Amino acid sequence: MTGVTSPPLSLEEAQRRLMWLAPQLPVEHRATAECAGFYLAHPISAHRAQPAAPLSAMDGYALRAADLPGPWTVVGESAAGHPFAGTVEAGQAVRISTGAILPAGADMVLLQEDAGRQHDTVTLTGTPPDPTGRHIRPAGMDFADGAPLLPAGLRLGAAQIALAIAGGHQYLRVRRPVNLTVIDSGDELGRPGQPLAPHQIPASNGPMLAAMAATMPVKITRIGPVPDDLPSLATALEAAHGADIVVTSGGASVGDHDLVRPALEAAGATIDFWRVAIKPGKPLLVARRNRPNNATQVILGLPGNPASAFVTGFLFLLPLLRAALGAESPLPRTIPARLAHGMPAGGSRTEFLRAHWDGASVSLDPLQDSGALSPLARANALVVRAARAPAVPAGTDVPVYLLETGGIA
Ligand SMILES: Nc1nc2c(c(=O)[nH]1)N[C@H]1C(S)=C(S)[C@@H](COP(=O)(O)OP(=O)(O)OC[C@H]3O[C@@H](n4cnc5c(N)ncnc54)[C@H](O)[C@@H]3O)O[C@H]1N2
Ligand code: MOO
Repeated sequence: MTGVTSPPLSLEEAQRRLMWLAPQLPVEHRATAECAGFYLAHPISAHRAQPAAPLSAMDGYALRAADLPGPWTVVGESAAGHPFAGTVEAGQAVRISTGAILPAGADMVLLQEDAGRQHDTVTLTGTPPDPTGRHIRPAGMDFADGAPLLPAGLRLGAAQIALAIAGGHQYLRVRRPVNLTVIDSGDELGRPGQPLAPHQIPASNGPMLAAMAATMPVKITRIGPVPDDLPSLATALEAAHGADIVVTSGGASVGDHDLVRPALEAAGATIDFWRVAIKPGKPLLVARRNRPNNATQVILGLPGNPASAFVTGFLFLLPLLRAALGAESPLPRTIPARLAHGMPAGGSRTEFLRAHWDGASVSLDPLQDSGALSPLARANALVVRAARAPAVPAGTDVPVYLLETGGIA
């Protein structure tokens, strides 16, 4: 373990260690349409070609380019789902609609806008006609039968689900949802709906962390607020025994009432590391303990200050959940963004400054106190300021995590 006297870890080292600890959840078959937000456990290939036969991309007439400039006799129709059964012969045309199979014998589609029709006769009106093949989607244009479709570790969003379905996959192999327990702890925390005395505040970290995790396939159990005493924390940790991952907030620092670390040790957990050189979020604690089924439970002790809990939730909890779900790239990624104003020099820790990005430039919130929630609620970005970074002028590109996308590019 990184002990109480050890210096805080760097962000990179702490994230590396945590990713290594991520539980490997069992793989299950899940209906593809129910897989949004899951990560593919195995690569998939196409079980069919798309399209399976050449299709028209436009409404018009299927005919033979050699017969240009026409006229043609319409001998039938090919509609989407209703192919033309015959073959297009010299001088013949088949009425065709978008998505319909190009009939045998035809090698071009004359656009409806470039054609005149009188009874069964079609004439060319457009000049010049579009090149042969222009409005035809060849068989296998999107993917050939057997072609690789999606790699393992990829997050399944709307387009990936559509592609898997089109490729003939009714079921996909993904890791099962994570069982996550979220614990609020602190004597000052009121219960939801309870009238609050001035020494009390509503427990907002638990709902916030649950909302962050709820963007992923996670089954969430919430416990607390738990009082700051060892027996109460022991009861809460016992209740959380079945979870894959436990996240606490508060009680992670060095005060007399910061009991998460001793409570974890009393519950038989091994502390992997404590404290990371980041601001906010320094007192982050990572531990693990064995579960009855021999799997390992990972426990994240996040600092109690709301901005600290959010930033460590973003930098550690969400990546841990992604890694457990089988993500190929679980860590968030920054993009460069132009500063709207100058930024002072950094301190001894890497900082994550609440900021707003308007699509052109990024502005830091004037209130950066880690106890404040309003700047967090206004922010859609975190600006990263490296430890001991020099002051920089307006217009400088700085690394930024975009919060709306979870920092996943
Ligand atoms: N002497 C030192 N004091 C502190 C240090 C230090 O190194 N030396 N570190 C500071 C830093 S940095 C942080 S961050 C905080 C973290 O403290 P804890 O994790 O022990 O959190 P608490 O003291 O329990 O609470 C801090 C703050 O957050 C509020 N809180 C806690 N839980 C919740 C919740 N579920 N919902 C909403 N708000 C919550 C709590 O009321 C406090 O205001 O320690 C510094 N101190
Ligand atoms: O590191 Mo603490 O999280 O600043 O307030």
